[in-house]
Amino acid sequence: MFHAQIPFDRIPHQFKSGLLCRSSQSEKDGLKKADADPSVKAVMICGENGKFSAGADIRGFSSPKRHGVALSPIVSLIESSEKPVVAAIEGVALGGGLEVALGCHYRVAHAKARMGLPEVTIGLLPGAEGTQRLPRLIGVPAALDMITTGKHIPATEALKLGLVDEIVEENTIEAAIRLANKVIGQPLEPRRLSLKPVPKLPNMEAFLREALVKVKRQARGCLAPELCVQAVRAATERPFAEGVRRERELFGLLLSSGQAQALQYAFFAERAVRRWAAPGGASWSSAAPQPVRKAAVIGLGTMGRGIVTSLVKANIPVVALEQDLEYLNKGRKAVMLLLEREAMKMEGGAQTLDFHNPARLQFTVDFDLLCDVDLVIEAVFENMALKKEIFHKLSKICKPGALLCTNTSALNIDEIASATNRPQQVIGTHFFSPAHVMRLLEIIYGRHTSPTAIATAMQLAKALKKVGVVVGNCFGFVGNRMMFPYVQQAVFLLEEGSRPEAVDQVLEDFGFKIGPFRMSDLAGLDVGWRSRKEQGLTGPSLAAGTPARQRHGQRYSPLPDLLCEQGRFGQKTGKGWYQYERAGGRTATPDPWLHDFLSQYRDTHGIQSRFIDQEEILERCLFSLINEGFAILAEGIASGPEHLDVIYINGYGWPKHRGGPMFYASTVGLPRVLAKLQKYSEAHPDVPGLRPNAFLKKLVAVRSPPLKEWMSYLSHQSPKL
Ligand SMILES: CC(C)(COP(=O)(O)OP(=O)(O)OC[C@H]1O[C@@H](n2cnc3c(N)ncnc32)[C@H](O)[C@@H]1OP(=O)(O)O)[C@@H](O)C(=O)NCCC(=O)NCCSC(=O)CC(=O)CCCCCCCCCCCCC(=O)O
Ligand SMILES: NC(=O)C1=CN([C@@H]2O[C@H](COP(=O)(O)OP(=O)(O)OC[C@H]3O[C@@H](n4cnc5c(N)ncnc54)[C@H](O)[C@@H]3O)[C@@H](O)[C@H]2O)C=CC1
Repeated sequence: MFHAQIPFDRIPHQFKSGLLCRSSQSEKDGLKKADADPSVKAVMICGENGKFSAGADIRGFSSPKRHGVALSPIVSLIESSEKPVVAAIEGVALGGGLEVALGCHYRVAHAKARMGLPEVTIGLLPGAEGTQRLPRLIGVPAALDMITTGKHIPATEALKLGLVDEIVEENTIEAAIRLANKVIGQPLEPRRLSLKPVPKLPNMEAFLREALVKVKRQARGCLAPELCVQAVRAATERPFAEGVRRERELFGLLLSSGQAQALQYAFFAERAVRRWAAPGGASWSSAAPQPVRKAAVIGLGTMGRGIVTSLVKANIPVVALEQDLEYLNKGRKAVMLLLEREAMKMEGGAQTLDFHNPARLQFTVDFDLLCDVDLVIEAVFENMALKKEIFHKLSKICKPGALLCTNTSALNIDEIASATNRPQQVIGTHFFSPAHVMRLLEIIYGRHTSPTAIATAMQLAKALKKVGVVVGNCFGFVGNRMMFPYVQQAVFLLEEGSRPEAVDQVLEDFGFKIGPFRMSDLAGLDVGWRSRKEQGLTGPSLAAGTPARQRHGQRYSPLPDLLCEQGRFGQKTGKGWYQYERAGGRTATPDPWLHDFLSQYRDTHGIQSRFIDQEEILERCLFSLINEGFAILAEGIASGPEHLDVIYINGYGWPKHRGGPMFYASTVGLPRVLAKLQKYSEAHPDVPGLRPNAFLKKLVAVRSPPLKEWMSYLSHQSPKL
């Protein structure tokens, strides 16, 4: 028995997951040699370093030197071999890697291996005949699910689906060789997927139609999932070769759509932000995290309960603390409900999470129980005095090394830290609602925060399966600070003649999961109202005689305050910018009361209502947000535009296929963004958010360099970095 072993690890050598080689001549030669050599009876294909293949090098897709990827001919060559070819799948078989395995006659996988066709997540579709072979092997519903979601499935599931023939706990390569030995001489025709028919469904047409509707609804303007369905449809309607031609056509469309570049940028941006840097040269490469063996959460309101759930899911024992027994019981019930729901989604259920065990999750009102935790996350009301009181208490009770984190959405980290005896261990860990679902964790360092504290918070993000992004300290940090001008423009547009549903529609059509008014109703209008009252912008502390629509010489809209005064807090009260079926209802309906209210408001303030088109709505909301992004970069609050983009994609529902706000600005063209801001700023000189930022102007003056070069145009090293 002879084997030809063809490893697929070529370039780039520094990447150990085994990316497919662009020039595939060596694989072709190897296969041809094996076929021609009578002493070779079977072929086994494996990867190197315990990984089969993570697919193509994604950077190659946007490279100007991109040439036709010659993977399909290799897959065909494998399949047409006269000798049995067995894939030995260890680690991952993704994208082109799995397509190679689909060309093989047999597949053996290690029990810990994962498989998938993740091309859709980078704006593409499996372009090496994967959309044609997979449905033939595992049927249309399962194939469509894998191809349109890009999910990685474990070997056990792959076995159930029939994607692999065998799974092994031990040596996969030896098992593949054993299988190859067994099948020598058996007919190969039935193992050639291109020759198999696609398994029929009684209701194929209806199934595909519904699948298309579903992916379109979820994709919010992202093309790839829809084109994946079209490619699979081709497999059901056409002979293999024609299906392949259709797949190629659709792949070409996606490649040139612009969305693929945006999604690939987002893939690398998410990885780039792991390499954080902070003042004084501290960085990911030098700072080591502290272990977090036990944590505490203070405040079990909207955020605290999600944070506890996240920690329990990550297997970190938690002490959950509230201000009194009434709040504690309410919080406990809410946490238990969330955990039960999470457990139902997991294999092994409640036993895996073990949240009924007090050693894993303890509820208390006693601060003394926090004496042995490694990390505390404070999530009490957004009130500086309260937060300082709590941090003062924590610095007395917690053990010396414990990290003290605050979930504040905007308050000054340094001021909170000043209430402690260990400002170097105080850090912002800003979760997003719902905290057990949203992937973003904005990590805010203060003036004294130590590199160890930052590294520990980043490590925590990883343990919670979140994307940690390290940023500097300023009001609203990065995400909320960019959100303020965006929401402000949305409200100004109402004053000038628009309606909440019109503004939301434009931004939802752009791809946001939810427009600014629906979002505000969901979060609760009272949250911002409380903060504005604390800032003295409204309420009893507002100086008498302050003009209704002006604060500190700038335009101000009292509209949200007026709604709050009417008890319209959004979903929770059943009325806000929209009306709902009941208090706590979810279905937003345009509200005639609000339309009348807006008309009266305009009359009261002598505002001439005008029609505002979609372009103006989109540009004023997005460009003011982007403008603030340039200010943040110039001030050194974030190390690069990728940070802002990762924050917006993972925390604010920005459509990923548009790459994040700063990437989007680069695709619109910085000169256009600047020109539009100039135009709107001239029309609204009392709105600073529309005044083009100096950094944006500078980039345009130097002919809009590519995004990755922007930071090198900052003339001074920012004090924050
Ligand atoms: C692999 C992972 C699961 C590993 O995860 P983890 O261990 O958590 O590590 P990471 O931090 O994620 O990654 C480490 C490091 O590696 C980099 N990296 C990972 N994957 C890739 C990759 N695929 N390419 C490049 N670099 C990669 C990552 O960035 C990290 O480095 P750092 O950034 O420096 O920190 C996980 O990484 C993962 O899931 N990766 C993605 C896997 C994936 O998406 N694979 C699919 C790729 S696409 C593909 O395979 C498609 C094909 O091969 C088909 C090609 C056929 C095309 C045929 C075309 C014919 C049609 C012609 C029409 C043409 C028309 C025309 O020309 O116009
Ligand atoms: N709600 C949201 O969407 C987001 C809120 N945040 C921030 O998270 C923090 C918490 O916000 P929410 O959860 O929305 O507030 P919330 O009002 O829902 O909950 C706050 C909880 O803190 C408890 N609490 C108050 N004083 C306490 C004390 N002395 N000891 C123990 N517990 C005490 C309250 O009883 C209450 O249950 C705030 O700083 C907020 O700005 C951050 C991101 C998003």
